[in-house]
Amino acid sequence: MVFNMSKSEEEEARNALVKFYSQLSHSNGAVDPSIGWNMSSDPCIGEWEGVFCDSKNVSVKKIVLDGFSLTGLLDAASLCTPQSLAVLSLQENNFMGDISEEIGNCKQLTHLLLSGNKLSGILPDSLSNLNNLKKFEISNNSFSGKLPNLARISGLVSFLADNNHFTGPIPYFDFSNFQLFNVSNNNFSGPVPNLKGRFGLDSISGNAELCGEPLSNVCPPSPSKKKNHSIEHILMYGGYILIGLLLVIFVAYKIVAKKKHTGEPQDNLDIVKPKGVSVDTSINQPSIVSNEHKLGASKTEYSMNSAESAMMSTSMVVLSSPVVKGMKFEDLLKAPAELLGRGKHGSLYKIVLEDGMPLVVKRIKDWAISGEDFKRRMQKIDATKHPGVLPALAFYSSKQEKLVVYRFEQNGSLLKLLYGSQNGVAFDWETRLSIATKMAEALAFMHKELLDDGIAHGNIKSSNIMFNQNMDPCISEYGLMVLDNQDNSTLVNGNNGHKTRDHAYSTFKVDLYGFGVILLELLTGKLVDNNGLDLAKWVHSVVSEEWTVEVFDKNLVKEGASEERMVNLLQVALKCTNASPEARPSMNEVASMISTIKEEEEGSIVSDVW
Ligand SMILES: Nc1ncnc2c1ncn2[C@@H]1O[C@H](COP(=O)(O)OP(=O)(O)OP(=O)(O)O)[C@@H](O)[C@H]1O
Repeated sequence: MVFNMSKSEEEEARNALVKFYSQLSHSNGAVDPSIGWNMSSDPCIGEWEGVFCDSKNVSVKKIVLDGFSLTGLLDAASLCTPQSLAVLSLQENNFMGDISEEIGNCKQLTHLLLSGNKLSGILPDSLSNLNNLKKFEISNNSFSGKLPNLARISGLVSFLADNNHFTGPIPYFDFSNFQLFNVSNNNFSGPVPNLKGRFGLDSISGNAELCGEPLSNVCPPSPSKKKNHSIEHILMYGGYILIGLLLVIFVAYKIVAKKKHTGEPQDNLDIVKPKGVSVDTSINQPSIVSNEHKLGASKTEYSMNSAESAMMSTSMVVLSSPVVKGMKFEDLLKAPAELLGRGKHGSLYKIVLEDGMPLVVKRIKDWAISGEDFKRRMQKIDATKHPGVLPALAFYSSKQEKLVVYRFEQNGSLLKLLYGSQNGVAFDWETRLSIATKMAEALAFMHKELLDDGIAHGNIKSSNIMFNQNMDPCISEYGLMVLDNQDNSTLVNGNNGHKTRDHAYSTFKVDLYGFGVILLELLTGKLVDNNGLDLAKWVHSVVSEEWTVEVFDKNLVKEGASEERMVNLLQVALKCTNASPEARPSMNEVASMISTIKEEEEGSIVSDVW
């Protein structure tokens, strides 16, 4: 994330770059002083060769030192200190050693071009966190080992890694958007990915252990299938044995209980029948004993008795995430909980598990959805993974309430960041555009995948955009809000009383509205009121008076952000917040409009160099 740099940060960035350069030598001997990289000048104003800055000459955007005959280590820790760096091009030099984990600090990197050096070692996993990366080129080096999961970088369009010593499988890139791809002359193995007809055999040749179409090598049958099969059998028979045992224990228990309490009403026994949540007695509900209503108290605790505990562990569903592998519902209930907020439809608690892991639990009350439908819904959402969407880790359902567990994101929400900007900690145009682009892509993906199931987000707003540990934005609480008629008529004009299908459709259009409001917040630096109407109304009225420029955040104007691109983004926001839901575009259209604006922005940066 690029916040406007303070003086000390500028100094730190300059120190780091000088350090990086001082460790190098020219092929003719020491570093070349004429290149101008020294502490007595400024990288942006002092004409450091190969360094390019933003339009205000404040932050370093590009370092291009191709063919400078430089020898030495690629000190990523120093190079990535100016976190604004978008282009790093050190091709055709004599850089040695490996790329260290710190390359992951170069969050804004769009171009990492290192072909034609003497680099070696295994690529660090942190490379796969460079979500802005478009071009990654490392041909003609001596890298080895398996590639990190580069396929998760959705915007990657160029990957050149030919003439190295890589092993293992080729990642499953989405080749439909790729412009350049070459991994020839390595030691890759396993099946050839579907190149979507975009690249020929020459892009994969020289890897003797690759197999499958279009190569003549046929892939051997996968042993994992066989293994899975036997695991399935073990699980199945294990399950039968377990059920049998439970039945025996249950029958024995009933016989003993009957003997002990002859004459006691049968109802009491029903309470401990393992019917889970379907038994509608108060003892089957997770009682969250809260003292939040007490003056000044912000802590809450969950409590339960042993019968509840037994039933809850069976009704808790832990999803596929390895983060909470083996977590039991009791672990949640035991943990002290702190109320983080209470919205119209539920409350959010922070809890800390015994091993110190912080989680949040969303508690939704009185949601008229059956346990089965809720389960199906949560599983559908879980199966639709996107790096820009915070996955649920587990969920629980009873008649009165639903609980959903997420990772605790300590870097806070977009709302907090916007508040921060009002307190003087501004964040720049490029960062805001990048947040808008990533959120639009994530939401468009979710809408596309979940359209048929009618599962929209339902409550898109800046407090539901969280920043993960890499400061990448991600949408939280996807699909936890099904609008009631009142919400619907507030946000979706003219759509009262429509039937279920229309209702689902409207929820998608409500997401568009919510997303449009977020764009307005990013552009104006102003916050919406609770129902999100005022900001949109205000912007629409100012624009209709042809005072468009007046709406923009003064910090963006001061920074010299492109007015043309801000106006373009404002047009998108206005389309999304159109009072008529039918007139709002689809999320897919929005994502492509914003991506065009982002490309224009990047084009303006890169065109300074090439
Ligand atoms: N996974 C998370 N980690 C850390 N903080 C979170 C997480 N999810 C939400 N929060 C923050 O906790 C606070 C309370 O969240 P909550 O969802 O109750 O608020 P809300 O978004 O205003 O309400 P609602 O979503 O019910 O309309 C918000 O400031 C939100 O940004």
